Amino acid sequence: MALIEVEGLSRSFKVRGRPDVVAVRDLDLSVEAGEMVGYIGPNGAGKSTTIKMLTGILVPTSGRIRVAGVDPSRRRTDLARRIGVVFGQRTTLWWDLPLQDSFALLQKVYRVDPARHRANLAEFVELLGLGDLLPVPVRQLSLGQRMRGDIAAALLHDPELVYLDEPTIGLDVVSKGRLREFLRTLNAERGTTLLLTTHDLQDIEALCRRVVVIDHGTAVYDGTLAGLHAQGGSTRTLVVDLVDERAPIEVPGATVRRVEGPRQWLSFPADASAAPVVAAVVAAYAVADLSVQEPDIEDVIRELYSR
Ligand SMILES: Nc1ncnc2c1ncn2[C@@H]1O[C@H](COP(=O)(O)OP(=O)(O)OP(=O)(O)O)[C@@H](O)[C@H]1O
Repeated sequence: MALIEVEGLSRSFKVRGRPDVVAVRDLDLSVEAGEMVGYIGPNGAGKSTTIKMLTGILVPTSGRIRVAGVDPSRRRTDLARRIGVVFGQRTTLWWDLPLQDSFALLQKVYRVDPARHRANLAEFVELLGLGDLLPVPVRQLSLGQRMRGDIAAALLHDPELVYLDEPTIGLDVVSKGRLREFLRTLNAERGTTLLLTTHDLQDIEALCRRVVVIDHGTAVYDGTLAGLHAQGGSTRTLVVDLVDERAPIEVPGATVRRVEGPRQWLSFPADASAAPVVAAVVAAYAVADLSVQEPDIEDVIRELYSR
């Protein structure tokens, strides 16, 4: 049996003076143990509502959910011992307490075996670089430090399934990289199942072989990221700063979209390598600088619909 099984799931909200808002509509989803799935969609698509139903905080209007074989809203407390939740935008740590006190409290809350707690804590402190931060009150931590603390907190009770809602939001490139590396290790070494919502396509690229796109509460795509790019025909952009102003340059495999002084923007398929395009530009023109821009999730989804 799959770890997450959702069939015909719907949830609407009553709003005064307006028709009901249908946040999730007839959603089917099945996730096997050990998968890392990216759950993406535009703002208001229904991602948070789905995750709240999966954790049991919200009761569905209709449909069926099983997480680890149980109905989350009926068995919320039991399930809490088996899942972890990380919200990028808010902390589950105690704001005024040193980080280490939050960890100690969580051991009591989840009644984690003390030896197991010590072993997990030692491992996460090491992998997430939390050593110096343990005595620091959470409110004094930077966003990236707090995020690492939150991730450790969500994992101390050995959950087999972890929901991560925008875990890299607001982090710098180095912190994002470290966090992705940590999540990859967690999945590879412990087999922890991860369901990740994000607006950062690079999170998906680094972590998720499978992407589920939700829009208006319904899954509109379920497959690989490469497949999503191919289906949406999405493009990456090569920004070229030429030494001189020129008419649009000619480069095999790429198309000039915009010219502004010596700068030109070329688009090429997102699933193709940038290397041959860069090589062709450099071989034929005098170039001062180059950079590649990735499409963002909203672009990819927009392109999925414009087909
Ligand atoms: N408690 C509520 N009452 C009324 N409407 C709600 C409530 N919660 C969510 N909604 C509506 O349901 C829809 C889906 O919201 P949800 O928060 O699940 O989207 P999301 O995909 O998580 O969006 P974002 O990426 O912006 O976080 C939105 O139209 C939202 O306004």
